[in-house]
Amino acid sequence: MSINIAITKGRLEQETVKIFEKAQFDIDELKNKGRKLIFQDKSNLYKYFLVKGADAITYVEHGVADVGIVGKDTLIESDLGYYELMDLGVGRCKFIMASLPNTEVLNAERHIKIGTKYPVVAKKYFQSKNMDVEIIKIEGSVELAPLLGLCDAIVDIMETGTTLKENGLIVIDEICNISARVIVNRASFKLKQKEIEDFLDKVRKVL
Ligand SMILES: Nc1ncnc2c1ncn2[C@@H]1O[C@H](COP(=O)(O)OP(=O)(O)OP(=O)(O)O)[C@@H](O)[C@H]1O
Ligand SMILES: O=P(O)(O)OC[C@H]1O[C@H](OP(=O)(O)OP(=O)(O)O)[C@H](O)[C@@H]1O
Repeated sequence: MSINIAITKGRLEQETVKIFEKAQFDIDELKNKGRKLIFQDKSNLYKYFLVKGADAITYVEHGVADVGIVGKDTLIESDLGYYELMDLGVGRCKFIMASLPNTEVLNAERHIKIGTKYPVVAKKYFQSKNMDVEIIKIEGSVELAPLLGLCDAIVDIMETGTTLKENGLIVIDEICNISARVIVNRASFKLKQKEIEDFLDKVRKVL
């Protein structure tokens, strides 16, 4: 039986291609893909398709994909039903809380607004600090929001720290580490156990 693999497109796609190449999967078509979104491996063992991270989780949940490659950030944000079976150790970054210097956020007595692409993560984080904050959902360029006064601080991903630095923001707190994970549909893990374990073994060997 072949395995359907949902790969998060963008940064994680590039890292996944490198790993799959080392594992000697047939990914030539995926490497030179143009605008195509679905690829069949010549061996017929694997079928790959490219989607946004949150959609990769949806495809895995519904069993349309047996396996998904998704960032831990996206997994924490939409914690649903699947098995998380492997840390690929790529796509490493951190969730951080950041603001302009001299902004009181933690311990502030006033009404605090937080801009973020990750409302669930931000809410959980401030709940753990016993703080009731207003969350403002932003789709991208999150670092801009405190500069323009939309919010007091942001919860976002930091990799090199360049985006924060170039926009004059500082890290107030590190929330947790992030990396790409392999998730598996629960029913597929039973029905295609051998195929999925073979896939995981091949990947594990090259990490
Ligand atoms: N510097 C980084 N910024 C954002 N995500 C990163 C970074 N480094 C690794 N990642 C991981 O890559 C995943 C995909 O991020 P990417 O920016 O490619 O897509 P995206 O967040 O959906 O952005 P877009 O909406 O621009 O496609 C993230 O979920 C995260 O796990
Ligand atoms: O610490 P750095 O290495 O600078 O990386 C962090 C930046 O990368 C991501 O943005 P992305 O490039 O995905 O663009 P976006 O703002 O449109 O989400 C993230 O949201 C930060 O803005």
